[in-house]
Amino acid sequence: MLEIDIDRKRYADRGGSPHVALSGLNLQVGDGEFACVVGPSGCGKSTLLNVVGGLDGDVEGRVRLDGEAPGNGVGFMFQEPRLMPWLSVLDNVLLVAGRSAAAKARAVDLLVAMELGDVLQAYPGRLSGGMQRRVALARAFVIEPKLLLMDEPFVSLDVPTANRLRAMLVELWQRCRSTVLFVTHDLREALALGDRVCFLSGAPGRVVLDLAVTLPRPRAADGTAVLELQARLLAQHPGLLAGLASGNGCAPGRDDG
Ligand SMILES: Nc1ncnc2c1ncn2[C@@H]1O[C@H](COP(=O)(O)OP(=O)(O)OP(=O)(O)O)[C@@H](O)[C@H]1O
Repeated sequence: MLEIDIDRKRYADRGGSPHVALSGLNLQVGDGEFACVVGPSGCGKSTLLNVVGGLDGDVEGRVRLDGEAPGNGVGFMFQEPRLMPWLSVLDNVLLVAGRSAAAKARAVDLLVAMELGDVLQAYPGRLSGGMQRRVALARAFVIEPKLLLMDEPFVSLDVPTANRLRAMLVELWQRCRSTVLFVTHDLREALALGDRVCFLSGAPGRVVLDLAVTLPRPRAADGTAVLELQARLLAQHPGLLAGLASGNGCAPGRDDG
């Protein structure tokens, strides 16, 4: 179980008063659950992931993964693939997986499953944006992380490529059963991926709506079921997205969708 209790996260003075990025943000994510976090620009989504992953320890509050501070079993995937340009595809994954024969076998299996078997020795600069994200996905899953933190990993890809990557992500998650915290601006993406979607208020971010998504899988972000759920949500919570932007308009609660 991932337990997030952030009383307050402040950034130091940037020429005016200190900026409070998160305040009173409480969230629990069950083992193996896929939780998406959506919210307006600047509400603190990336800050939340940095705090949860221990990249930023300057926070009032605490984060616990099975009762302890999250440590080695945490994987990250960011907006940019962040591959090492001087290492081959395989070596980029081995950098995280280790050099044992078992690690190498696992890395190759994963890359083949991601349809990258033909480019194991290629350098990232030769790959398309979508292929680079697939390498980053393989790198994220090769350690079978207990917790995977994902910060808009499929942003600025064309629709078919993003759909394909989402399908691969769900397949890997179903295989590994990692707990996933996935940040996105895109409500349809969140509804397509998540067991839950947590909506954050405008800054300072806190959870204002916690929605269980019970649509059957597989789901497509541009499929009818997701589009209908999105329309229903916006009708049930008029001003949900506008309200999020201004920090009002939704009462805390848990809905079924
Ligand atoms: N290192 C930092 N120092 C000072 N302020 C920061 C720092 N990092 C983020 N902020 C500020 O904290 C707020 C939240 O930033 P954050 O990147 O977490 O938001 P976000 O919801 O992820 O935004 P976006 O959706 O636009 O990526 C913003 O106002 C940002 O300018």
